[in-house]
Amino acid sequence: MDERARAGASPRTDYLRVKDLHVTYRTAGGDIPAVRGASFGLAPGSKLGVAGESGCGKSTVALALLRLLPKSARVSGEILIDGEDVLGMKWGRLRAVRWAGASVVFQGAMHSLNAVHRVGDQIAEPILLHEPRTTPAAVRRRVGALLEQVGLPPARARAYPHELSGGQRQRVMIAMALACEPRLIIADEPTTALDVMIQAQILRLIDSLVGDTGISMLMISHDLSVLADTCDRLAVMYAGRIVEEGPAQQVFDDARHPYGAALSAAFPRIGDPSSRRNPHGLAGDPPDPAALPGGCAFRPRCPVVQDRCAAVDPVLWPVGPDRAAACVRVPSDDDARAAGVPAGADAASPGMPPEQVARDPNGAPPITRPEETR
Ligand SMILES: Nc1ncnc2c1ncn2[C@@H]1O[C@H](COP(=O)(O)OP(=O)(O)OP(=O)(O)O)[C@@H](O)[C@H]1O
Repeated sequence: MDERARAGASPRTDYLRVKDLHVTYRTAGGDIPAVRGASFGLAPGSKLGVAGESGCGKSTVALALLRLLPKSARVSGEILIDGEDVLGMKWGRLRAVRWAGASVVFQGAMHSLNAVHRVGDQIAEPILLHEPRTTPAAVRRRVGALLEQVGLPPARARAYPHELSGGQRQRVMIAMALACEPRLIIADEPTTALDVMIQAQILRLIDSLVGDTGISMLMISHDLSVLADTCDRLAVMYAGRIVEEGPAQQVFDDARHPYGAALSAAFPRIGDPSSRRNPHGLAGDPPDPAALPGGCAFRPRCPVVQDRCAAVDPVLWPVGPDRAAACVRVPSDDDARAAGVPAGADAASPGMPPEQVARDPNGAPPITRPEETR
């Protein structure tokens, strides 16, 4: 098996590939490193969930993918959508990629929809932007069909946002996202503001749309249960970094990183409230990104912290078939083989080298990275 497969990386046919993404917000109070070297891939038709506590950088990653970040954000790394370099893209091309290549469903539809325009006109907007010659009758038909696709009567096109319930508004947002038949939908907390019953309906809707159309989806949520239930793969973020990545059920049931384990223990399986292993959650708060502790950023909260965690800021490396984690306690596959322990086994490994050999999950050559304390 090659390095990429061991690292949990997606194959080269990934529709979306993100490599070593860094985003720093420049503020009057100083720089805020919101995303620190995130790498992941998304194969066509697959669903990746990005989980983590508030402030870990999930929305920043989502916004970066289509260059929707504020001007204060400094971005580096590589973002490829269908092989095209988003960060280097000319404005005209970027406009074409937005909506048609990839579109975003944001949380809180009330704030995302324009209160003074009928929802049908808002769904029509991206269609007309991309196909300005479409006749009014054809646009009307298309808007009606999109509304039906998301479970709303076409006549609701004439409604204003305030005339719709929260769930209906979110359906309108999804119809808008589908308007130009994108191959990727980025859903940032698409159900957060909704009650539990409506949440389940919207998730089922998203699931069926993605399944029916072969669209890829990146879904962001703080709720690991929802992501484990909806997505094929999970990436867990902590303090701007992906600390664990792998098949969704494996990460949920048997996380390798202590943060992934703590996060999944705090959530029950969908439909089985008694399955929550630690209802009290994880003690302490995530660090202020502007004042990260040296070494591993999870160190102050980690239940299994060791002395060496102060000196090493680990990056993702392969820890078993199709999985990756960033913790010095979890030996990489190569280290495990050298030490004679099963690949991916959790161990305070005697074979763990003092320096971290990080393998880029998207296939770049191995990078030797001591990552000493700043
Ligand atoms: N425009 C901005 N200017 C300065 N700092 C920002 C800006 N947007 C986000 N941040 C900071 O960047 C970090 C990551 O924020 P982000 O919103 O990406 O996290 P998140 O995981 O999506 O959180 P949430 O779940 O609360 O939305 C946080 O510390 C946040 O305060």
